[in-house]
Parts: sequence; structure tokens; C-alpha cells
Amino acid sequence: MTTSNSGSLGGQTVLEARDVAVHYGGIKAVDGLNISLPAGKIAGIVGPNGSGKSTLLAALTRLVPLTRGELILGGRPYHHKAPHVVARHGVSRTFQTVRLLADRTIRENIALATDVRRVDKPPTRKQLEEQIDVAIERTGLGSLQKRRPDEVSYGVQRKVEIARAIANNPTVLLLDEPTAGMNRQERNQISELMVKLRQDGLTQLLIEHDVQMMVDTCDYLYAMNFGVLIAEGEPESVIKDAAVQEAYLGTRGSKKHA
Ligand SMILES: Nc1ncnc2c1ncn2[C@@H]1O[C@H](COP(=O)(O)OP(=O)(O)OP(=O)(O)O)[C@@H](O)[C@H]1O
Repeated sequence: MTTSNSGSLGGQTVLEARDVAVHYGGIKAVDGLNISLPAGKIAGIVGPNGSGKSTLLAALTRLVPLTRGELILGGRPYHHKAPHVVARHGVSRTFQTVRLLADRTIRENIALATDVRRVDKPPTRKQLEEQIDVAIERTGLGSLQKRRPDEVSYGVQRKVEIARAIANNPTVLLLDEPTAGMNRQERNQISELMVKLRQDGLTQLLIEHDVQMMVDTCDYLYAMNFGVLIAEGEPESVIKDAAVQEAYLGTRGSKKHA
């Protein structure tokens, strides 16, 4: 078992996975992973399709059971806790596919997040409305908040997902391919949003196939293949790593998107 070096970024570790494994029968989707998320930084995970990235995110949010290993949030183990409890402790996520309620407005969709009351600091109704306002303002959705999902573009729908994920003032935000299916301009907007959230101190973990976006956005990068880490460190050097080039980019350096 190896230990993550993301601590080299300095500061406190907010969330840590130690020797985490998730096996589906004989499939070792994740098999002995160590990652740590430094406070107020953006960590990223790259890896080819099927390398175990989404399974790791599901494990971190307790949506799939661990075969072995430990999860630690703010210094406390949480691998025995239920997903809704983990959410209430401040671990928030977005999913690969858009999951919005078609018959609700954008504001109402974002407000759904506030049903997950934080255990450590339950807000008042007024504070909740203010939190929703802040999430809408941060994501630039103000003029669209009364629209329904089918009245806005796919790129906007994905922003709504992020707004919902941050509306509850999470400690950690986990994003599973938030720019999948977006054009370059929309991708840049998501990257800028993440950087803005980092300025506000939000710790983030990003899964993306867009290598350029990962290099531009992340402070620290993990590369996975077949459920294990094959490299980690400063994004530029991870992307140039021979094993990563081989596994992720297929042919050395010629492909920008997997
Ligand atoms: N519920 C499941 N049951 C059985 N096998 C699964 C399940 N979910 C994922 N797997 C398998 O686990 C492995 C890792 O899948 P996972 O979706 O985590 O990879 P990924 O890196 O997120 O891929 P992608 O980039 O395509 O989203 C794959 O072999 C996949 O087929």
C-alpha cells in the first residue's frame, strides 16, 4: 500500500481514502487506492473508460460498499456511515448524467439540495434561501432561475447540477465529468467556476477526460488504470508520465480527449 503525496501541497487534508477497494464479484473496479484531498485545492482523477473513477466517487459518497479500506473526513472515519449521513456531513457530488426534475423550475431544483440539512450547522429557512441565492449567483443562473430544465441548454442544465451540489455549503465537492458533452466555451466556464469555488475555499475532486481542462484546473492529479493508481503529482508531469500516456492517451501524446 502506497501513501498519497498530495500533502506536498501543504495545508490540512479534508478527505482521505486509505487502501480503498470495491470489488463487483470478480471485477476489481477499485483495488487498494490511497488518495487525499487537501483543503481548498482541486484534485483531479484521470484514467481510461472503466478504470474505476466513478466507482471511487461512489465509494467516497458511500453509494457503493467498500470491499476494504477506510474513508476519513475531517479526521474521522466515515466508511460505516449511510450516504445521506455522509451528505449531511458536507460531502456533495454531481453525477455523470443530468438528474433534474423536469416539472420544477431551476430554482426549485437547486433548492432540493437544502433538504439535506447539515448536521453540524443546520440553517434557518431564511439562511437556506440565501444559500440558494448564493449558489445561483455563483453559477450565473440568476436570469434563468424561473425556467424549467427543458427550456435551457444542456450546458446550463449541468451548471444547475453544480449549483444544487454547492447550495448546501459542502465541505467537499466531487464532480463526475461535469463537462461531458459540452463545447469548449462551456467547458471553460465550468473550469472558471471551479477556480472561483476554490478561491472561496471549497475542496474539490474532479473527474474529467479533457486533459487540457485537468491541467488548467487541478492543483494535483491522480491517474488510474484497472482500479489502481499509476501516477500522481503535479498535473503537467502526471500527463507526461509514460504509464499515463500509454494507458490513458493510447498513443503517446497524440490525443487530447479519451
Ligand atoms: N455496478 C457494477 N457492477 C459490476 N461491475 C461494475 C459496476 N459498476 C462498474 N463496474 C465495472 O467496474 C469497472 C470500473 O467502472 P467505472 O465506471 O468505475 O469506471 P470509470 O473509470 O468511471 O469509467 P468511465 O470513464 O467510462 O465512466 C468497469 O470494469 C465496470 O464495468
